[in-house]
Amino acid sequence: MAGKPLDEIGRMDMNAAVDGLRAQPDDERLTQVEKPSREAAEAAVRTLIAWAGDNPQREGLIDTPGRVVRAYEEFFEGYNEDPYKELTRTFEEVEGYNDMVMLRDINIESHCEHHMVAILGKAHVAYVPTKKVVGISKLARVIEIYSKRLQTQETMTAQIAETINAALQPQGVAILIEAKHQCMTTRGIKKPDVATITTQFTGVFRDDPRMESRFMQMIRGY
Ligand SMILES: Nc1nc2c(ncn2[C@@H]2O[C@H](COP(=O)(O)OP(=O)(O)OP(=O)(O)O)[C@@H](O)[C@H]2O)c(=O)[nH]1
Ligand SMILES: [Zn+2]
Repeated sequence: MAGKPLDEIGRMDMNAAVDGLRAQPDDERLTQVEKPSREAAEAAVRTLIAWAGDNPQREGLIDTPGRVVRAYEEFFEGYNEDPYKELTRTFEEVEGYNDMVMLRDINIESHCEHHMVAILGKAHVAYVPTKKVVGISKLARVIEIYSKRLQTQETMTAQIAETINAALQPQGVAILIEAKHQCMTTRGIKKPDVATITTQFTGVFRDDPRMESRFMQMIRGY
């Protein structure tokens, strides 16, 4: 391969000064890592390009590390946000409503923590309020924050249910995520049609089979 040797192109320096935002303390595992500098992140992308077999210095690729690092800021912006904060503004004056509130077909774009490739799918989430009702967009925001991290589908599902449950203390929370993992569809076992489905139920959805089946039925279109 033409051009400079790899170690002149750039070395990953994990001890580089912290640059930018740190993870929020909603998960203590995240705060244990210092963020490398943007330069170190770009150098790592050059390493991966060379590992793929191409020349990071050729014209078409010269700006790619910067683009990839900016794309990572979007893919993983959930590390900079606190999902609990989204649920602090609640309304207590919803008169006479005592049934499930459901958001169906929320798009999910996440990345699997094993291969760092896309997980694409949909989430359906419902809760039965006690007193506190939250702005409906805030539920989608919680899902967005957890999905814009490196995830397993099970962890993401549990985190979303747990956060809504803890913040709103509702009668129950139900969540179902159906998603395709590109690590299974485009590589490895290569099963393009497989959807992975995860669910988590708390409170009335866990204890009352009729609530669980109403939730499942409403997902399919009541
Ligand atoms: N439980 C779970 N597994 C996942 C998720 N995303 C990816 N995986 C799996 O993580 C596993 C990682 O297995 P390894 O054997 O360590 O990695 P690998 O050699 O790349 O595995 P293959 O994908 O089978 O080629 C694979 O079985 C993936 O399908 C997820 O959200 N939840
Ligand atoms: Zn994977």
